[in-house]
Amino acid sequence: MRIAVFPGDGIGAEVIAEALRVLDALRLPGAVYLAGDVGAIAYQRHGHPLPQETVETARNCDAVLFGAVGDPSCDHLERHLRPEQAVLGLRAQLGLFANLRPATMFAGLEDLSALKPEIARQIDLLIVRELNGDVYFGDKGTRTRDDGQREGWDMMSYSEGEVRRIAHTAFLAAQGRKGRLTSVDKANVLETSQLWRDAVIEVAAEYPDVALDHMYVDNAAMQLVRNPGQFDVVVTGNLFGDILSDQASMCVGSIGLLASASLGEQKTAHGTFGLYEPIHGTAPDIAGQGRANPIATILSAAMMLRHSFGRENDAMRIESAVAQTLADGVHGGDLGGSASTKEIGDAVIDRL
Ligand SMILES: NC(=O)C1=CN([C@@H]2O[C@H](COP(=O)(O)OP(=O)(O)OC[C@H]3O[C@@H](n4cnc5c(N)ncnc54)[C@H](O)[C@@H]3O)[C@@H](O)[C@H]2O)C=CC1
Ligand SMILES: CC(C)CC(=O)C(=O)O
Ligand SMILES: [Mg+2]
Repeated sequence: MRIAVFPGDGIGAEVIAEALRVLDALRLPGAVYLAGDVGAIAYQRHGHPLPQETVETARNCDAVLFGAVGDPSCDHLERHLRPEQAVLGLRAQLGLFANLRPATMFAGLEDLSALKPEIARQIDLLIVRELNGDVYFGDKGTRTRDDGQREGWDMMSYSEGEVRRIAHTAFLAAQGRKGRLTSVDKANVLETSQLWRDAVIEVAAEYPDVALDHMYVDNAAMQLVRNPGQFDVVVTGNLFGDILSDQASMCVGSIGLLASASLGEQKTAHGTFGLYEPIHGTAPDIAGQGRANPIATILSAAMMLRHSFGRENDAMRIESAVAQTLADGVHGGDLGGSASTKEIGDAVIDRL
């Protein structure tokens, strides 16, 4: 079991430390951890946010456990040197096109959701976000127009192949869950979305047991708050998925709870190569204070054991320990409690 560990910036190192302690407590046979620099810290040390050495370390492993990247001190840098490029670059260079972001209501947190408890209780959904395309990867630039005004552009584009590929991931996920798939787009306005919708409908013919529906993204954002229980699997593009998953996190209580797996086609001995990270960023406002909630990262480690190493039992042990920790009222500041990052890690380990 070779695991690359890239903590990154801000609270990245704090939450990764707790995930590593949880993995240690499982005494996984033959686990080897290889460290690597990404983000602002890599820029400071190597002059680039994603050194080639880091990419090679990832390639020599079965999985990457990733914290977060980004630092306000780098906001002045040219875009290609910004820390955030490290995570985009890794996802692209490692061919990780499918980003799975589950959002499930934990018992005992209903009153802490941004929604009414009886509505929050129904949340059990999976966002399948395409991760290698869309405006994040399209042609982009700025220029000064003839009238003297500066303008900027980011091209949104998707090929049919890219949509079909993520659609298959989402239909398969729906088959393994409640058999419902909602494809989210903006097909009333965007050409990319019309193509997206057509390609998803084409792929649907191969999955007659999955009930497919389509929703415009503005409505989806509203429905996520009004009636989240209607969603099982949601498939969408890079930008919409990024935004909707942050929104979903507050529906279950906090962004500090949502884990993710980024997968491609490369296989490992017992699963699929993947990168695992919390959906949140580096939280500069609380970094260095021991106040970050490590649960999203701990749950990402559980997803890693499941998807890259085929260790379902260990994944479930972590998930149960997290659920028990939350049910017992061990809450960090993001959930209105006072437990520190380390205390939450300790509580999960105690319950393993
Ligand atoms: N995958 C990645 O590496 C990502 C990096 N970023 C970067 O992170 C930096 C900060 O971005 P923001 O927009 O502020 O988003 P953010 O997710 O870092 O923080 C948003 C808010 O949520 C809180 N928060 C986030 N994670 C938390 C946790 N585990 N426990 C408790 N509270 C938590 C923060 O304190 C903040 O108030 C930027 O440089 C951004 O580009 C943002 C999102 C993802
Ligand atoms: C750097 C960002 C694109 C990362 C992000 O917000 C995300 O993947 O959720
Ligand atoms: Mg995001």
